[in-house]
Amino acid sequence: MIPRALSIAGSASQGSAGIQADLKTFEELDVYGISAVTALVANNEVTEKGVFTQSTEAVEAQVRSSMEHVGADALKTGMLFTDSIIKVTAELLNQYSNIPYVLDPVMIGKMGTQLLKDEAIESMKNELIPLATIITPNLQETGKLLDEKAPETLEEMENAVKKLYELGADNVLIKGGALKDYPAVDLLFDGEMMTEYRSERIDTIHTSGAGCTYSAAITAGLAKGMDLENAVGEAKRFVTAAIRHALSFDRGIGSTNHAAARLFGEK
Ligand SMILES: Nc1ncnc2c1ncn2[C@@H]1O[C@H](COP(=O)(O)OP(=O)(O)OP(=O)(O)O)[C@@H](O)[C@H]1O
Ligand SMILES: Cc1ncc(COP(=O)(O)O)c(N)n1
Repeated sequence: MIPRALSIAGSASQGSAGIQADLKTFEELDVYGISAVTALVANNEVTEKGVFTQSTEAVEAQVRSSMEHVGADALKTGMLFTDSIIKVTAELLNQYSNIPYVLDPVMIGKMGTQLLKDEAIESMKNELIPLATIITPNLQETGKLLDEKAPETLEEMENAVKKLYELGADNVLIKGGALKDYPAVDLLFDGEMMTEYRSERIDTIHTSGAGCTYSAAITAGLAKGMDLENAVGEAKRFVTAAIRHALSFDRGIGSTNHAAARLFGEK
């Protein structure tokens, strides 16, 4: 049977991030994707409005129907937006506790759109994070989850990853994409061991969707039965290729190129 993965996330109509990034990434990595859409985001850098939330009933129905009909070998959550969607997602994921679960704590998009309401952070911490096999915050999300300033150095990232581990996920991966004057370095902590994933920093602004693509590639690796360290290593190569060959559409921030690893032989 083909490996399968479920993404519960928002729709990013410009195609770079969210459900679109997840499904493209699953497909590139030979994983059959199923999805539950939590909100429709119709923004770009100019129009920042345009978030249309789905009801909790719609989210639940999508998860139940796709899981009953197809099933999944790994699960991922991205943009969840409201406290009530987080709560219904936690209830559902509690029923699939034997399946690896990647939680990308999406809060603010690269184009500045708020993708998680402030009042929903507490339930993300209390109800969802303890269910996760791995959480993948960027620096800003790390600061928000810890209620302190975002890490600005590698040393601060090392301290923060240990503190985040106390929130109850099995593993924490902090992404240092926004770390100034460093290569693109990410830190994985499993409660005992710290593993560093490093790539050269690519000089581009067209990184919309990088975080979603990275966590979707980790999910795909877990769906294929890889151990977590390898899944993160493969995903790091995949997202680096996607950033190296990023797409500009001649208007503001362009997109991560989800097909780059295949198109440019960098798998
Ligand atoms: N300019 C870059 N060159 C190479 N790798 C990068 C670059 N920017 C980000 N990365 C890598 O891409 C992955 C996604 O990280 P990033 O920090 O961009 O997450 P994000 O969730 O997209 O953050 P943001 O809030 O900026 O959207 C990480 O592996 C990170 O190290
Ligand atoms: C629906 C949705 N989900 C997630 C992101 C974050 O992606 P990024 O921070 O890489 O732009 C986004 N922009 N839109």
